[in-house]
Amino acid sequence: MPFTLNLEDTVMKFTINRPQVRNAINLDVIVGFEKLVSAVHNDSSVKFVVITGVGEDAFCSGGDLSIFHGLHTAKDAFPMLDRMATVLYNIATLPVPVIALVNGHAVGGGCEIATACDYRLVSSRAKCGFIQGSLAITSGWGGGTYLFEKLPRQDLALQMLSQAKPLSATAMLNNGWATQVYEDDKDQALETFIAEMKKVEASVHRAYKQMLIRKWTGQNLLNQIREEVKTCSLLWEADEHHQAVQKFLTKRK
Ligand SMILES: CC[C@H](C(=O)O)C(=O)SCCNC(=O)CCNC(=O)[C@H](O)C(C)(C)COP(=O)(O)OP(=O)(O)OC[C@H]1O[C@@H](n2cnc3c(N)ncnc32)[C@H](O)[C@@H]1OP(=O)(O)O
Repeated sequence: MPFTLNLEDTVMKFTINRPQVRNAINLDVIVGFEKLVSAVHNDSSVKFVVITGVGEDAFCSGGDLSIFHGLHTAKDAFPMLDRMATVLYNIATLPVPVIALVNGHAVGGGCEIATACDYRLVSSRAKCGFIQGSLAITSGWGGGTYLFEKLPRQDLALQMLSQAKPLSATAMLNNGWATQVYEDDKDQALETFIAEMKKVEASVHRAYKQMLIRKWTGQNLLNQIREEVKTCSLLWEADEHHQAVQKFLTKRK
């Protein structure tokens, strides 16, 4: 299974399970994310959502380049980008706190997924970055929009996107992206992080999340995300992008 979805004591946990490609996202995982959104909306007992990756190497390495490199034009790329951006917005606006348990590298779309979550608990071994620029595209699932919305400093957000390189967990804590950095066991880190919040009624968590969703609705965040998707799809068809992807896929072969 390319993902697992389990409810454990009011915590709905989604685990990307494609370790052979560093938990890269394919269509099956996108369908899994859509199942996650439906499951949470249909179960009022859910108090927290957690998104993580299997293993210790990667949280998520973004889109599966071996599949998505088959998309050549803007017209080809837009449906995938738009579908993932839509499900990511539906995850971001779930009525409960959403925690990215960043168990390893989170790069490209993987960094976008973590940024769409409310909290980011990051392994001290993880490197995280919006590396899309190194492939001659921008973020395309809404991650750039979430970053400008959530990072305390706009100059650091622009620098992260423009440098297009992975940063250490400590650097991501210092710039305000990581909520916490943990050293060892991710499950223990999660339990410790939610321990105090677990004592608070779910109705309170849901009310505060609605305040956040009202803010994003008021500023038409989804429209901003749709513009990001269009921009990424236009850059997608440039030769520079396809050459950069080909270079990655043929390395060390
Ligand atoms: C809008 C979002 C956007 C999009 O979908 O277009 C993106 O997400 S663009 C960004 C796409 N992602 C990347 O460019 C990241 C590529 N991967 C890496 O940089 C590294 O793999 C890293 C840092 C995640 C982990 O490095 P590590 O040295 O630990 O592993 P390897 O590089 O040796 O990879 C192991 C194995 O996995 C395959 N792999 C890794 N990432 C991907 C991926 N995103 N898509 C497909 N396959 C991936 C890699 O090719 C290796 O395969 P192998 O057959 O074992 O050589």
